[in-house]
Amino acid sequence: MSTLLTNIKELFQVRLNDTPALRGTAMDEVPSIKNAFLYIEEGRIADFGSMDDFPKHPAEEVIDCSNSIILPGYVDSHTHLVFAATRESEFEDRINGLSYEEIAARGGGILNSASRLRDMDEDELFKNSLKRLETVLKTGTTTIEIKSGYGLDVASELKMLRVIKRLKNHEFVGGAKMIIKATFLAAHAIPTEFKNDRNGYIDLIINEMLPRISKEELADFIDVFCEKNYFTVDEMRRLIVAGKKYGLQPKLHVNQFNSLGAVQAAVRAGAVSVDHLEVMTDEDLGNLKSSPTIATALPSCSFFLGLDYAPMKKMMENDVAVSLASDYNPGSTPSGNLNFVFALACIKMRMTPSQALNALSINAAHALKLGSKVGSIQVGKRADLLLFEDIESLAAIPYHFGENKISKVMLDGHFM
Ligand SMILES: N=CN[C@@H](CCC(=O)O)C(=O)O
Ligand SMILES: [Zn+2]
Repeated sequence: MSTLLTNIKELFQVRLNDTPALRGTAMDEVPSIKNAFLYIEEGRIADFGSMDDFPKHPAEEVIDCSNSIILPGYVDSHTHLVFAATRESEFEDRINGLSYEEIAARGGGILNSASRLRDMDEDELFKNSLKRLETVLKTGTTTIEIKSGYGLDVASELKMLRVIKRLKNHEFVGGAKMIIKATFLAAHAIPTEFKNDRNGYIDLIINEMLPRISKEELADFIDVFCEKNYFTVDEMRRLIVAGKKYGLQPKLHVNQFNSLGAVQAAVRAGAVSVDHLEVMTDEDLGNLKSSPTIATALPSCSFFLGLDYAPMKKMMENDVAVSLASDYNPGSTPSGNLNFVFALACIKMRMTPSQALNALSINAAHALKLGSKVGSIQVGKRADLLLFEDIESLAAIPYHFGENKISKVMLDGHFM
């Protein structure tokens, strides 16, 4: 199958070669071509350029895009999209004055989600997770990471990861599949049955869950929620070492409410990314400076919980490679809409539209070790594209916050 898109008003994020994670002033620019063409063969970008040098590719399908700007699909590198139930009652509790931490201390929060998930069978969990996946695809997410972490026992963590595997294999229109990466996050909270034996739970993760997950090839990364009342820095280190034995690279929840030294430990362990970072000390910043670990901010979580926003400007000024993700989950971020993340990044974190797009595309791809597959318009990369009709500039996307301006999504060469 071949498709030719012609007369594209502006084609953004065009790159000739693989690009390392962008940092510093390299974040300021998104290369683009006005009045462009884009040629797609078998789901891959085969050629692109200016209509002035149009090579007249013979294509089965030719589409005039004179009214559209085109971007590569968004990459969401941090979600908890597989869950059993929403948590509106906690939302109301917070409106009435309780904090996220207070709700968790009363048995709500992650433990609430775990008890609902344990009761749901795999097929139903798959069905309702697929609905959410279809929704985020419509709002432009074409590559996604999904975590376990609401099972907290062997059977339920495996159930979550099997659902993620089924989502990976799900065929959308034309047989197109989304690129999905799975992260094992059993260290998300200490389950009630282990509340007086945290070491017993960590042993269970290491000795029982990890070997089974590895045998069934259910995960790509390992994650730990390193936070007061959850997991300590030492426990995180132990889990990282255990995960690496099974080939799982760490992507970690750190500095959401407290700076505990987790950033330094994560960078030293070679973490692919550190995520959240609402609370950052100068020392944390110094540890991330020029390191290969990507700093992922989750502004929708700050918005929903009323937390500080991760200091993206400061991090960019310090040559930290930054990315943006949704954190879609039922407790702290019940939205997987990356257009809203785009808007918050600009409005609340003072990122320019170009910086925010780089953080949602190339750098987000690097936060999933997918820098050579997705995240830019480059020959050989997946034809995962977003078409925006009737807007004139990149800035119009975050400017129209709360709206989905995407008119068409192409996944693996197929229009959805
Ligand atoms: N902070 C830890 N995990 C999730 C929230 C989990 C929940 O509240 O269900 C997050 O990234 O925000
Ligand atoms: Zn999260």
